[in-house]
Formats: sequence, structure tokens, C-alpha cells
Amino acid sequence: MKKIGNVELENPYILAPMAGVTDLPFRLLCKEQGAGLLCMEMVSAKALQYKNKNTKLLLAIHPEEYPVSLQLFGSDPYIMSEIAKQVEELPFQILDINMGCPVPKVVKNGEGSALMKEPDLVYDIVNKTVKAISKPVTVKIRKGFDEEHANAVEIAKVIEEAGAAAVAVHGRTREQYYSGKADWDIIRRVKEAVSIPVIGNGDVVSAESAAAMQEQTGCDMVMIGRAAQGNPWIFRELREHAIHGGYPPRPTAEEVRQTMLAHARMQMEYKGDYLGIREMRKHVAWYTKGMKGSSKLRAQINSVESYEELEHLLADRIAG
Ligand SMILES: Cc1cc2nc3c(=O)[nH]c(=O)nc-3n(C[C@H](O)[C@H](O)[C@H](O)COP(=O)(O)O)c2cc1C
Repeated sequence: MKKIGNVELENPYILAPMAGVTDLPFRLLCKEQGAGLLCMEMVSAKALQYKNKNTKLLLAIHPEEYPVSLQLFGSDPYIMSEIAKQVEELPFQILDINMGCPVPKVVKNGEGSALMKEPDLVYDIVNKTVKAISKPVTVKIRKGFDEEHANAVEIAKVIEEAGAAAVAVHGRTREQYYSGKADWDIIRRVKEAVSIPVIGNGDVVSAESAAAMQEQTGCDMVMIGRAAQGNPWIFRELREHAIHGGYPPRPTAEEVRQTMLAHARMQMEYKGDYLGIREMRKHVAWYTKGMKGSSKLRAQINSVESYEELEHLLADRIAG
């Protein structure tokens, strides 16, 4: 059993936080397949401070998704810790701080991966937040801001000293965004440098690559991002492979179809009919990637406006 602070994880396989992807419906599907921890989409501390109404959906949590981690981004230690205090009553178990987001409008404000350049500020944000709440606080970082400043080891030590319960390391710099190969060696170096649990992240796409990352880096837990898009079954594969060594069968076309429909129903319940069905378009493209008939389906998915249309399209295109 893995632990982050006082939170027990049934297994070390974590769904990465992904804005626009890891909303409540998708997290519930990953939980069903056995993800050890679910990470929510990042939320701006400033947006919460100004009570921006768009944040309401981002903060929705279902009791069944336990354990779940809520991620804040921001650069003001006072605002971050105050907001952490205000949201603490929500039913999440871990509070994560984003120090990896590469998006220009976030970086321009000195938030996300820009914090990798400010070790003193990192200490302040983490320390104030840890002191403000009783739930464990974790931090997600990158290899560094750029190759010349690949300071994940230094930042991870600062984070540990500031009282964080774990650190997640994405083995790419901000400069790389999501391209190139993730550097797993930096994860190994962070693991050697700190005693808090280290979560390895970047380019895990299968049970084999998860095992390889664990072996090469010694990381305590593995975080999976893009490989889970349209593929919540990856968590079933990871778990079963770790326990029995084999691979569970891939979902049948019918299982994928039923999952897409269940996903669509949850999206519509969560975001309303109009937004919910639109939100499903990208998920359907991910779910059906590589399947027979998928290119035709992808050409048509963007005109789907209702659940019935989706049901018909999937019945036509995805053979049971
Ligand atoms: C669409 C998308 C949205 C993301 N949003 C977030 C986010 O909100 N917070 C965060 O810390 N990382 C975010 N990430 C980064 C992922 O958590 C992860 O670090 C990255 O995708 C590398 O892991 P992977 O190779 O398993 O995909 C996002 C990545 C993608 C592709």
C-alpha cells in the first residue's frame, strides 16, 4: 500500500491532472478501472479568489472517486494558502500545487512552470500552504524551465524542506512543452535526493513502460497522462500486470461503445446537454483512434449535436 501523507493509495498508478480532460466524468471512469489516485484539472487560485463562476464545475467531486487530488495554480503565497484553506472543506484528500504548466498566459504571470525559476518563492508558497491546511500538500514540477536550468533536484529539495508530502516530476522542461522524450534520469536523481515519495511522470503508455520507469528511476508511484485519454482501461492493465504479470484482454468494440455512451451521459449530466455532448467529441476521437471505421467517424463526430445522434453514429461506425 502506497501512502501520500496520511492518504493510502490502493496502487501506485495515478491519473495525471489534465485541463480539459480529467473532469469528474472521466475521473470516475478511470476510478472504475482502478486508478490509485485521480488528479483534477488545475484551478486558478486567483479565479477562486474572485469567485469566478467557471470554477464551480472544476471543483465538483464525487464521493466515489476517493482518493482525489485537487490542483491549484498561482504564484502568490498568501492567496494560495488562503484559497487552500477556503477549499479544504471540499471532499478531496490531497492538495497539489502546479509548478509545471507551460502555457504562455500562465507563465507570463509567473505561475506554473515559471516558478521553477524562483526557489525562494517555491518555498514560501509550499510552506504557507502546508501550514494553512491539514490535508497533505504535494507539488508537481518539471525537469526545469529549460535545459540550461534543469533544476528539478534543487526544487524538489526545497519542496521537501517546505513540508510537502510528495513531489511529482514530469521529465520535460517547460521549453519542451510535451514534445521530445521525457528524461527519466532526472526522476531518478530527484528520488535519490529526497525522502518524500516521488511520482514519476512522462511517456508512460503501458504496463511495460510503467514497470520500466519504476525500475530505472526507483520512483514510488507512476503518473499517466495522455495514454489514459480515451483509454481508462490502462489502469486495469497496469494493476493486473503488476499483480499477475499478464495482460487483461483489451476492451471489445462493444465495451468501448458502451463506455463512450456512459461517458456522454455523465458529461451531459455534469455540464448540461449542449456542452456535454460537445465535450464528448474529442473523447470519442481518442476512444476510437486506430479502430476500424474510425477515420470516417472522426470526420462526422464534430457535427454531432445530441445523444441520439451520437448513439446512431456509434452504432453505424463501431461494430459490436
Ligand atoms: C491536455 C493536457 C492538459 C494538461 N493539464 C495539466 C494540468 O492541469 N495540470 C498539470 O499539472 N499538468 C497538466 N498536464 C500535464 C500532464 O499532467 C503530464 O504531466 C504530461 O501530459 C506528461 O505526462 P504523459 O506523458 O503521461 O502525458 C496536461 C497535459 C495535457 C496533455
